Amino acid sequence: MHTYSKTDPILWTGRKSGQQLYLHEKVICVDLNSEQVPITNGRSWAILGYACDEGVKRNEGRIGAALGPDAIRKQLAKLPNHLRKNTLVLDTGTVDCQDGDLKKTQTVLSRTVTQLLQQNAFPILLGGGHDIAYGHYNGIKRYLATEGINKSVGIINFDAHFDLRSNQTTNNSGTPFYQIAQECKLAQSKFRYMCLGIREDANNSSLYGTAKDLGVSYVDKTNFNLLHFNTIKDKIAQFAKEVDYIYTTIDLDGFSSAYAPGVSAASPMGFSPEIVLECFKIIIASKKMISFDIAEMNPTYDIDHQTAKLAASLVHFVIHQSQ
Ligand SMILES: N=CN[C@@H](CCC(=O)O)C(=O)O
Ligand SMILES: [Mn+2]
Ligand SMILES: [Mn+2]
Repeated sequence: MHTYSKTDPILWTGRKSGQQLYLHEKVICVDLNSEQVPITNGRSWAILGYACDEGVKRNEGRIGAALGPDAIRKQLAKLPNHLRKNTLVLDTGTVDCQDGDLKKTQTVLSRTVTQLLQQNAFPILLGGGHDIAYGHYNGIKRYLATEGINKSVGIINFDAHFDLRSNQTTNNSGTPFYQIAQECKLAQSKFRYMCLGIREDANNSSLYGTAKDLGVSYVDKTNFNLLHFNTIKDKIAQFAKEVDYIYTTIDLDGFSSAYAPGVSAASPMGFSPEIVLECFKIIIASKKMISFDIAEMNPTYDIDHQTAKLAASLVHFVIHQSQ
């Protein structure tokens, strides 16, 4: 019954060039329980899996997201490497939820995120249900607190859903941002949350009410496309101006199921990848992004690895665009 495990390097395979032309030849697997994160004078990207679908199960979704991190790793492995020599891509293992203890899993995830940030690595988390966000955000907050940095963290979520369900009965994949909002209230700090791609046919009126009460900024799916990019761009730039750091999270179920069938709650009317890449350019240019994750990858429902390939391409884009 393990909660953290290192990655078997066998997952990182692909065409062999012998000169790091592919990411599988660039990636270094690190066991955080027994090894130090390697040091570089360049950037360090730290991939961390969240193999957990307990939150999805509790939220009455289709389970299978526990297999998400390895499915993304396998596709990422095959992609070309255009990174600088002194840029490190580390695979720092996976946190799992085999015993169904979601709270413990989120705590271990959060501590691991803190550890990575303390070692100057930029976390890239691969899920797993969207309950990944609660552990991820708290890991960032703990890092800032332990470093004595009194700065604000804004959340940008690409998603069809607000994920602002009340956690009164249980914590699940639909409650992470409500939980964060409650904790912000307790700490008397402003809850800074922006959602891009919200679908009216995927959120009930009570969720819209909660979003309004909590001052959530959002772009409806019908306006989340390149035709409206100037407005979206200004909105993101304004949000970025008002926070010190940005935690970015992508829920794959925000994409149209034409691009991302491999999720728990598929979105036939979801958004397309191009708009997400354009938004990422703005977020990266702000130089405020502190951490990033991709949630809800569910290989059980994937078709021809399309969703895993999309997730891998998003990671590839972020690490290359940030050079
Ligand atoms: N993380 C996903 N959350 C969605 C799932 C919606 C659904 O199952 O249809 C939510 O709770 O709203
Ligand atoms: Mn969603
Ligand atoms: Mn979500």
